[in-house]
Amino acid sequence: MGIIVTNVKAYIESIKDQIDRRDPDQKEFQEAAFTVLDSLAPTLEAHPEYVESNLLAQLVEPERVIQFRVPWQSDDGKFNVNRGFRVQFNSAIGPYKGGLRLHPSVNLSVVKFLGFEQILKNSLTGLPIGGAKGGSDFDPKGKSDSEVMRFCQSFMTELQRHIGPDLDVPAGDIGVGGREIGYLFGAYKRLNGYQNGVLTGKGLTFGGSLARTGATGFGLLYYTNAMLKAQGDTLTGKKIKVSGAGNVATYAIQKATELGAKVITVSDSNGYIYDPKGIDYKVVKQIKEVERGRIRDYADRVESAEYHGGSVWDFDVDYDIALPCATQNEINKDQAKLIVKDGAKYVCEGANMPSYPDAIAIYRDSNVLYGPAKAANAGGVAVSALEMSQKVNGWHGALKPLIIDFKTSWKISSPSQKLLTRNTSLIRITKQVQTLPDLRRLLKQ
Ligand SMILES: NC(=O)C1=CN([C@@H]2O[C@H](COP(=O)(O)OP(=O)(O)OC[C@H]3O[C@@H](n4cnc5c(N)ncnc54)[C@H](OP(=O)(O)O)[C@@H]3O)[C@@H](O)[C@H]2O)C=CC1
Ligand SMILES: O=C(O)CCC(=O)C(=O)O
Repeated sequence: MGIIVTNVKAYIESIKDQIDRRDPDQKEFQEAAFTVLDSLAPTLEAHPEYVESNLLAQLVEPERVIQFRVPWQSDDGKFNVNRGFRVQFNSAIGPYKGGLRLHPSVNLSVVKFLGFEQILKNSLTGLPIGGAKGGSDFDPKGKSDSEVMRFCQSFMTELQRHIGPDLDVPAGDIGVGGREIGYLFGAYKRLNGYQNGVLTGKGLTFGGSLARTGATGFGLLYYTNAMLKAQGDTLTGKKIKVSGAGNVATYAIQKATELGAKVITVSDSNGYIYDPKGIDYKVVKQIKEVERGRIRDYADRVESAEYHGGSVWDFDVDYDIALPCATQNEINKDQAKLIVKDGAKYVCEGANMPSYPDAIAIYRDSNVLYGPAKAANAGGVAVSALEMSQKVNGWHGALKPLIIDFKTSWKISSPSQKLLTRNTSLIRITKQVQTLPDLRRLLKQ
């Protein structure tokens, strides 16, 4: 046994060395990969055949990395060039699936870390979807609709040759919501004809799922609720800190409020709002989704709210639950210590990899219950898989009752039970509904 353990540890270290040798500058990818590798010793001890076949070397190497030029013209006539990426990480269990991110910080390391996390998250849903991620260092902030449209059209002109309903199905992520998916879908359609299943997160009038917009934030709260229930605890009256003010944060705040908790913060990359009376998600929606404004505008509209610059994780106030919903590495070791000091007992991750490894160690050492992103934010991609199953033109309207049924099936007690029921519900829909008469039959049941 001792010899096997030594071999396993040496094997893991050799994979880490290989990553470091090949891509020494990919800090985010290293962080994501090393965290997973460091957790795998018990699995490898139980399965020496994985070491024999050098499985980990395959796990950490993307099947395909696509990088391309994205030229586009701004409203002032200037020519700009951004860099586009799609990392098709792993298709062992299904077509590549994962979002597209538009943010100035996007580079190969960021897209690889996100793609790597996506493989594990997607397989955890139990659904047949592989892992991928993509995006560009284009910054949609402050751009006109026409500029965003021209960028998306140029981006898709290249990406379209690498994706397809059974090959790779992108969706949204930071900076990519309904508007961008619409432009991308239009550009794809123009080049390839109408293929409903090539993107998810589409508008409801052209094949989108009723549940997708809120799915990641809602799923995060169903997960958190289940975690509390497993402890004999409840969300009622709990004070929650949320970071971010985008898609995930907004719907997390909505569902937390509906489930009886009080969310006291919301933030963006400039600062945060503290509202001791509870954040009003309808005001956040108006500012972020309708006006595309900044979160500081909230304080001008709600009397009980204060706006402060800086990170919400440096703000010292007592609360019960931390829900980071902004971006990677937003919580460092000192901020994790503050979470503990402020009395929070639960951290559930809406964002991908929001906690540094040494922050996670603080949660663990302080008995803070921790819901990692790969499980806690999987609701979005799970509903994307449902949207993928709506490939046949015209079905999306008729599928609404099933989607509502699918949503209610989430509201059950333990995480494993929830995952099981969610998957059973999805599998029931996708297996039974192969043709329109099948759908009619199912709806009559
Ligand atoms: N959309 C989805 O379905 C899913 C998203 N996720 C993850 O959730 C997170 C949020 O995504 P989503 O809500 O879709 O993105 P959005 O673009 O809708 O919102 C992102 C929010 O995070 C803030 N933010 C971004 N970068 C930073 C930063 N460096 N520091 C502080 N705040 C920042 C943004 O503020 P600002 O406007 O100032 O940039 C904005 O409020 C990401 O980690 C994403 O990968 C995970 C699963 C699914
Ligand atoms: O819905 C999808 O396909 C992608 C969601 C996503 O990017 C994520 O889970 O991080």
